[in-house]
Amino acid sequence: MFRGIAASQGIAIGRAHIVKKEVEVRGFSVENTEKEIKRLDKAINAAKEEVVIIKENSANTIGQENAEIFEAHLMILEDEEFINAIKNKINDEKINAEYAVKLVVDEFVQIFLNMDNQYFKERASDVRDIGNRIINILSEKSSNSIANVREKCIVVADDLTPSETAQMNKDLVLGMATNLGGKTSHAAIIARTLEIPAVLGLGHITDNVNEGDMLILDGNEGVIIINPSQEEIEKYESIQKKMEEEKNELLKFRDLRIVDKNGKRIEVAANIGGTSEVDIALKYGAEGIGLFRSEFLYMDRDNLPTEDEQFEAYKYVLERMGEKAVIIRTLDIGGDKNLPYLSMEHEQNPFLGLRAVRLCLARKDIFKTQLRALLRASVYGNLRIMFPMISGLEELLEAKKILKEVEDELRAEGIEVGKYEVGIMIEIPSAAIISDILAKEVDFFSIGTNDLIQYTLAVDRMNQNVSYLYNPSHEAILRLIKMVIDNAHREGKWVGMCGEMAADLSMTKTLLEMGLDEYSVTPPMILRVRKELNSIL
Ligand SMILES: C=C(OP(=O)(O)O)C(=O)O
Ligand SMILES: [Mg+2]
Repeated sequence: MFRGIAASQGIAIGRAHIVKKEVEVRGFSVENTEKEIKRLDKAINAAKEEVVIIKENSANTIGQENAEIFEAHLMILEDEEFINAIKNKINDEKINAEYAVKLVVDEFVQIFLNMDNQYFKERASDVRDIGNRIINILSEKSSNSIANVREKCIVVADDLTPSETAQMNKDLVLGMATNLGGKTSHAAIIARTLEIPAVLGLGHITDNVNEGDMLILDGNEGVIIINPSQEEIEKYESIQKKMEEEKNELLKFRDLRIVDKNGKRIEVAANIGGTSEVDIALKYGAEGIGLFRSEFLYMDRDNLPTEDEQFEAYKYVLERMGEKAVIIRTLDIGGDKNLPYLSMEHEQNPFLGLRAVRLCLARKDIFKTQLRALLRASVYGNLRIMFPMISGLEELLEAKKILKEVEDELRAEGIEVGKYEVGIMIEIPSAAIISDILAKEVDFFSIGTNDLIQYTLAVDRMNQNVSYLYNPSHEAILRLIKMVIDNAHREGKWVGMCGEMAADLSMTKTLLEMGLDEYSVTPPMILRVRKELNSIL
């Protein structure tokens, strides 16, 4: 049994197909370097044409946004530093084009892998992918053995590039297992989008599996079993069957809308961490985005995202969701979420420290950039801006003041600002207790139980030793939630919940009876919550 990263949910049972992608490249010296450079130019053009076609085709299978990955491939093919490095190798070392490509790609890959940055580490596979494509064209071999899969199999590989994953035939590739790769690698993102179960980062799986071995791949737990017993196969077949039945059964709730006995619509929305999750949210019938954790746009990189980068991301989500509401939470960094490039002082109690809106009020430059991007995007959909970690009225008023300033600045610049709502997370007990006062200043509340529970019960949400005390149904928590809902309703404001408690099916009924207006959960939980609500009402 091997353990790796559970990168895409589901169970696959089938024969291993080992994909070896190392293209063997022979190096030899050449006299006519000009001829090699011409061959190289031709191959690069042909590679570009291939990538454009893959990009267009994959837009239909993996969605426009994920297909943009191939835009990055085109950029590499147009990168002068990369291409000149290959040409210089041909000229200086008088070697054949294939070999020069291999040497330069190896150098670039090494540079990326040595970087102390997950994003660049994961880009190494993009460069390798492009290198193999050029070499295959130069040596007139058909590219990518993965596209040649003819039978149902579980693909086992050292690493899978984005284009290989996107070219996978979902009917034949039952699952994927790789030595390398992380949860945020493009291969993982695409596997999740295509719903191909995947276990990545297994270390040495390719050394331990032989072509044709029987495998069980458990994408829920991140486990691979090689040549399992009949008993194990039966156990996993029954899990697989159950998951399939459950999924099919749940689909009938996709378009169902829940209305309570008073005629009030109860919405089930999605929590997302990035733009690529919007399509999955829609697929599972999200009635809106109840929480977009914008801090993920700031992570896995070396510098702050620019106003334009953020604007593009927010605009994309708003446009994709159409008329449906999109709650974008402003930067919630600090606590356990760090930005290595923001040199923040070491704190004894980071969860009680300079995090979220406190940090934004201290670093107005960062805050204003995000608010500008949000307001510029507001004309593209139904935007709701939400401030995290509000503890008192002053903080809320200060955040709103800055928002107003930004809006005035934009208007003075002649930039259009659309309609939008403003709300706050209720995740600190003090905010819950004065929710009657705060309700007058906002359009909505969203209860963040993940933090509300830890702060109310003094239980670190990440500490195993006290996890037995982390109890969503503690009477103190229930009273706070009820108080928040009542106070908001008294002011005619609505209340959602985006903490994990919203996805706890044992609490669905209690929350409904308290008058909760919206449940926001991870996309795969949407239909389960809706089914539960339907069975109650
Ligand atoms: C939704 C919440 O925010 P996060 O989990 O990102 O802290 C919460 O605290 O409940
Ligand atoms: Mg929180």
